[in-house]
Amino acid sequence: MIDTLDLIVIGAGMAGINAAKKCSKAGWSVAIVDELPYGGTCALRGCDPKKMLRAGAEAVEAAQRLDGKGVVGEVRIDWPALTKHKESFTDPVPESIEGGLSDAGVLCLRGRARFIAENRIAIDGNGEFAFRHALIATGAKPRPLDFPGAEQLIDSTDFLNLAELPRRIVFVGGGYVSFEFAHIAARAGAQVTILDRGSQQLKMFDPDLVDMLLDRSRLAGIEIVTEAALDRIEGANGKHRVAYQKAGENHIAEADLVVHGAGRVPAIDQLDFTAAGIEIENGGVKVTPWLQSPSNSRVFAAGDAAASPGKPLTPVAVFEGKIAASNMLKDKRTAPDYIGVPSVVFTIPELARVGLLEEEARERGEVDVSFTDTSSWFSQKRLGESHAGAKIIAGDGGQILGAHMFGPDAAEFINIFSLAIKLGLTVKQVKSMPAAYPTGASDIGSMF
Ligand SMILES: Cc1cc2nc3c(=O)[nH]c(=O)nc-3n(C[C@H](O)[C@H](O)[C@H](O)COP(=O)(O)OP(=O)(O)OC[C@H]3O[C@@H](n4cnc5c(N)ncnc54)[C@H](O)[C@@H]3O)c2cc1C
Ligand SMILES: NC(=O)c1ccc[n+]([C@@H]2O[C@H](COP(=O)([O-])OP(=O)(O)OC[C@H]3O[C@@H](n4cnc5c(N)ncnc54)[C@H](O)[C@@H]3O)[C@@H](O)[C@H]2O)c1
Repeated sequence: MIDTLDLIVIGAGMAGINAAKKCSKAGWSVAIVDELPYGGTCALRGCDPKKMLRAGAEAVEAAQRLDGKGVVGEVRIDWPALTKHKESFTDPVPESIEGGLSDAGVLCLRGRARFIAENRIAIDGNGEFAFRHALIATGAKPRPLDFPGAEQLIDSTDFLNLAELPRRIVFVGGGYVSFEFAHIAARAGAQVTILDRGSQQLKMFDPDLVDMLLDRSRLAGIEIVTEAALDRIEGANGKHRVAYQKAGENHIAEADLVVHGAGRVPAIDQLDFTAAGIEIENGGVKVTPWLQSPSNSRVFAAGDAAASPGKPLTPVAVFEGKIAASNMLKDKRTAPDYIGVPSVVFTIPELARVGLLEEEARERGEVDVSFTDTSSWFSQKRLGESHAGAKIIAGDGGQILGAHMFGPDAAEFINIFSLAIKLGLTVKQVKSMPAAYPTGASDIGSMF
């Protein structure tokens, strides 16, 4: 048992790490705890390992696109070797993160944490701690599904750790996880099906560009079944039969692997909020605009676990963690600014957005929308890419309100629009940007 800590952080992911370091550097006594190796979802089970695997898929895709255009010979993925490539990044992460926290003076603990009173916490294997402040940064977990056979699904973490890639893969749900993994698996030679219950997929993104992505995904060999109502999963031991209904008819998709891509929910059910008087909202930790629990003022929340207006994305977890820390340290009420946070679906090519959707912008008043099919432009022709597009939305005075892109490098140049929206730039100002030529960004001026 140690004296009362100034801050205990639950969860060593992006939100928790940033907050713990900031408060410790300011002179507070800080402990952080995680039940898993340090690093959280993004570095160990999400963004980074996914993009390491995607590098192999990009190489295959590039060779296939230029087949007959000067590139000859089959390029294929060696899955176990690609997995080692991924591990060359992920394996050193926990030690490096823990080292950085210890160097900053943070006490690093391992175990599952739960509240036992308004100002006390118990950590498996570590005893009990009293705190002046606690930050809940426990992230999210796959949404529990209750159809018969749901226990046969593997989750995104299991997928990223597969030793071998099975031949026939069904993804349940048509969101970020399914599209990104489906694009990798298809380039690795798997026969891939996405079953989504909705009529429109990836609702966070521009529907015209999502249509392009669906077309492009089918061209890559991915079968996409929309409005599929899942009944059950039968079978076992790598031989599954996924039963679903579409338009009143029964269907079966045979698979060697079925993957959960049907959403994630805040990981807070183990924390015993009743003991600490912490309220829940929309499945996450209820917070004020400045990320404090309204029912227990010692407690703050950030990242995927918080029911804040921020989307469950890494950049949001990072800045919410920092702002929660600053509000605790200075006893302030600063609300995060969520404007200009971009989001990308890392398919090949990728789909990106920042700012308002066309529908949201139109609801607010007069807007100018430029939608361009850029598939015939030099940037795509050079790569042999058949699908690309952009939609830029400007307000009455020319101020950029939203930018939506599908195509090679969309994930990189959406950041330019993020800055433009954050700084309140107009179309005229962005068009005046001199861009190196020939780069993807040099196309931006022609997208308006
Ligand atoms: C497959 C996948 C790909 C993704 N790709 C992207 C991407 O490309 N770009 C992007 O912006 N976002 C991406 N995301 C989302 C992003 O990873 C998350 O938004 C971000 O990691 C959330 O950070 P966090 O700090 O809130 O939580 P996390 O990083 O999830 O950290 C929470 C930590 O808390 C620990 N914990 C939970 N409960 C307890 C407990 N009771 N006691 C002790 N420890 C506990 C967990 O073990 C975990 O390590 C992806 C997510 C997934 C699943
Ligand atoms: N590139 C990125 O930034 C990235 C990548 C992966 C995950 N993430 C984060 O993780 C979160 C979760 O991602 P996700 O892909 O699991 O969820 P998602 O919320 O993006 O999509 C889930 C999809 O599954 C469908 N669905 C739900 N239940 C279903 C069922 N029973 N049968 C068929 N379809 C069903 C939904 O209609 C929806 O289309 C995202 O919201 C995102 O914030 C981000």
